[in-house]
Amino acid sequence: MTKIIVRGGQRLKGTVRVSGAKNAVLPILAASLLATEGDSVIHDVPLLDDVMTIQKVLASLGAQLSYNNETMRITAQAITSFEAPYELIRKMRASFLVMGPLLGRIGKVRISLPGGCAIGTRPIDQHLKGFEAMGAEITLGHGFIEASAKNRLKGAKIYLDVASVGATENIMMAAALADGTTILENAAKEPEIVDLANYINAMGGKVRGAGTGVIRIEGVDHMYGAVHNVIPDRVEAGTYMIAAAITGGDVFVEGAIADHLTPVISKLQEMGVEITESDNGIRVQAGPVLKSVDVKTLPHPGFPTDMQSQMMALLLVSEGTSVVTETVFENRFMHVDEFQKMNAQIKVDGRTAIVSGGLPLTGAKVCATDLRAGAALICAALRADGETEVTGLHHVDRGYVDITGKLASLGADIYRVEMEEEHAPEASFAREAAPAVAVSAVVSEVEAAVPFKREKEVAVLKIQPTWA
Ligand SMILES: CC(=O)N[C@H]1[C@@H](OP(=O)(O)OP(=O)(O)OC[C@H]2O[C@@H](n3ccc(=O)[nH]c3=O)[C@H](O)[C@@H]2O)O[C@H](CO)[C@@H](O)[C@@H]1O
Ligand SMILES: C=C(OP(=O)(O)O)C(=O)O
Repeated sequence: MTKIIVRGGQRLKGTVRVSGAKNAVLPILAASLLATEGDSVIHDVPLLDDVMTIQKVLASLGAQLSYNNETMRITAQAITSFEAPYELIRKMRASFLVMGPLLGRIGKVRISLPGGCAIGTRPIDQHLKGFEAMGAEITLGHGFIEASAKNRLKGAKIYLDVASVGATENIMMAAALADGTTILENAAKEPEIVDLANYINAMGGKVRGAGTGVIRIEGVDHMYGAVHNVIPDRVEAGTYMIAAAITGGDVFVEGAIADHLTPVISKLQEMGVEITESDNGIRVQAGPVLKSVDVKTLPHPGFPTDMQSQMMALLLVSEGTSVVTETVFENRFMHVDEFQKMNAQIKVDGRTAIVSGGLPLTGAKVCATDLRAGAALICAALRADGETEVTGLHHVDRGYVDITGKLASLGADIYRVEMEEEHAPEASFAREAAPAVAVSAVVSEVEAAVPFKREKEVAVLKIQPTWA
């Protein structure tokens, strides 16, 4: 069984570099499908399982991709399939983001209902509502969605009932190649939406207002490949800020953008953590005593749900009682049972958790129930007495580049144990402190799994838009 072993008690010190944002790079790679000419070159692409998954999805649709040294090159001139493979879509919710670009570009798509972290029911009604408003016909059955547009999608006025990140992204991408202007109201405002809009605009698209509640997308006839740098991962940055604070450490989180982390910074300051913002990162200095605070998750610019479990780990070691309210997902307290194995006292009532802080955490065998829960358990383990063994690492590998290597470089007593028998093809590559050679090994493994269509073949198989 693959596991991370942590012996708590080390005070973290030093500098940790933040990787490119998972939640920005996934829609950006999906948006590359919109380019009918030219290559896209995306820099700061983190080596994550989710990135490998979207890479396979794009390759299965006809895109040609190569990855080296955190740069992904994508050619999507020929789309050769409109069907996204079930095996890939079920693994990761963000793979559903190919629906918008495919509908916008070729007017046809067949895709299974998406998978992803088990943190709630996670419907996709708002995505579909947007596509239908733009003229797509949608049918659902046997776990699949089929959508087609007889004519090019038409710009529309769309009001989202919930400010969904994924729906905002999917609709933005579909609308980029639509006929006319789409006005998206109650849009999500996350920094990843802005990053996607910047990339779409660099590709020749016309998106205005990203980062506000109303986004205007003027459809264009053609889009082309573009060069883009992905924003730093604010959730990864926030996780290292918590890791620093929970150990009473002094850590510079290099690359972290303070504007993207305002609610996390504010809560840490309320707890008594010293935060110094600078142009190239954030310094976190913490003393041994922290004050309890209440936390309520909300869409951006509120406190991010993706930081809720890590913040709960920190509240466990602060003085007093804290109330954590999760308003974004209805089932995102699965980490509570695991924390309790480490001597935590938490009571959950619906979407509220009452955290009694100040009790000593003790090492235990725990399992990551989702991506951020895994990171939170590692944070708690850094402070706990004795040894903690964290399993369920396939979740953590979806979203953190070399978490053990990065924490070890800050002085944590942490290592990863890879067991031979669990090495399924997709999880087999050496992720921790992967040298350049391992990166190319990963890429060739992906290429072997998804053979690229060569140019000649592409010319034969190329799918024309439904209205061509
Ligand atoms: C790859 C990615 O970027 N993932 C992030 C994205 O997920 P994701 O895009 O899936 O999250 P959404 O913003 O869509 O979900 C927010 C809420 O809206 C609801 N909803 C969503 C769509 C829909 O059609 N109908 C509906 O009711 C969801 O059930 C949830 O309660 O934003 C979440 C909220 O910040 C983050 O936790 C995820 O890390
Ligand atoms: C919930 C997350 O990811 P996803 O939406 O891909 O499941 C996350 O990044 O914390």
